[in-house]
Amino acid sequence: MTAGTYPSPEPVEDPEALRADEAAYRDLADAVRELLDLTVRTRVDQPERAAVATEVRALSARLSARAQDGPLGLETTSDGRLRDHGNPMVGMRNPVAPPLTVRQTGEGEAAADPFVLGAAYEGPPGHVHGGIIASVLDQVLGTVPAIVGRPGMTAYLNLTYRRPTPLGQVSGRARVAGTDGWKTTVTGELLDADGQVTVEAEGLFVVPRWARQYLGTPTGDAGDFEAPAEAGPDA
Ligand SMILES: CCCCCCCC/C=C\CCCCCCCC(=O)SCCNC(=O)CCNC(=O)[C@H](O)C(C)(C)COP(=O)(O)OP(=O)(O)OC[C@H]1O[C@@H](n2cnc3c(N)ncnc32)[C@H](O)[C@@H]1OP(=O)(O)O
Repeated sequence: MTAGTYPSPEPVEDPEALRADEAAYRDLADAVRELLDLTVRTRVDQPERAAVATEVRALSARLSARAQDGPLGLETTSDGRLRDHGNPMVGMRNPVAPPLTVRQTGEGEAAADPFVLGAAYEGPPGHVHGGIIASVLDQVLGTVPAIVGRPGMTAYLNLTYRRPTPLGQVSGRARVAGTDGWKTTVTGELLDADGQVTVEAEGLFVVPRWARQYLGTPTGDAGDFEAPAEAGPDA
């Protein structure tokens, strides 16, 4: 286990039960995401907003009846599958996540399927906040080192905002630009609904020294972290 990686407190042996359990988490996050969007956009009158706030607090109290104190970390299921459910970009339990679905699209390549950034992600009027774009691209680019077996932390992420990104449907893509020991350089882009590149990115992802000893441990579907044959300098 790496730091921040914990066995699930609720191991699920039965795949059917696991699917149902995850679907219920996803549905809750979807519902809260809708609430979040409407909280930004609502024009109902003040007493109605106050009444809704009271109801929402009551719902929070129900969820707090059983909640863990800290963050989720990287849980694994009993079959070793990673569950980064809290991640603010892809996490299935996180209503802040748009959410992104990042898939491997080829050798050393990944893409985020088209997804929608609405009113809650607005920066310049009608357009996506630049910091949100950075988060999206960090996630899309950061997936690439993981799929090539070197899951790393972001050492730097350089962005070039070519044109404003309208709110609405966007997508992303990334690929390996170079590798050097435990370091992977990745380039990528954010695209608007017309498929036009709005932002270009280059990032360096480094397997931290503390994590290198764990890379021989397969950890499941977020990338097979088997140590590559030509292991890095400190292997
Ligand atoms: C990896 C853990 C495994 C867990 C499983 C993960 C599953 C992942 C699955 C799916 C991925 C999804 C995607 C996620 C996306 C989001 C990612 C984030 O948000 S990460 C949070 C933000 N980033 C930080 O907080 C980093 C803070 N910085 C650090 O912790 C260190 O500085 C770190 C790890 C980057 C390097 O530290 P050192 O102590 O391990 O190693 P040193 O020796 O300092 O650097 C190693 C090499 O990298 C170069 N380097 C480091 N930083 C550099 C920089 N900024 N520019 C250029 N080179 C740099 C150095 O010069 C050195 O190069 P030379 O080996 O000598 O050739």
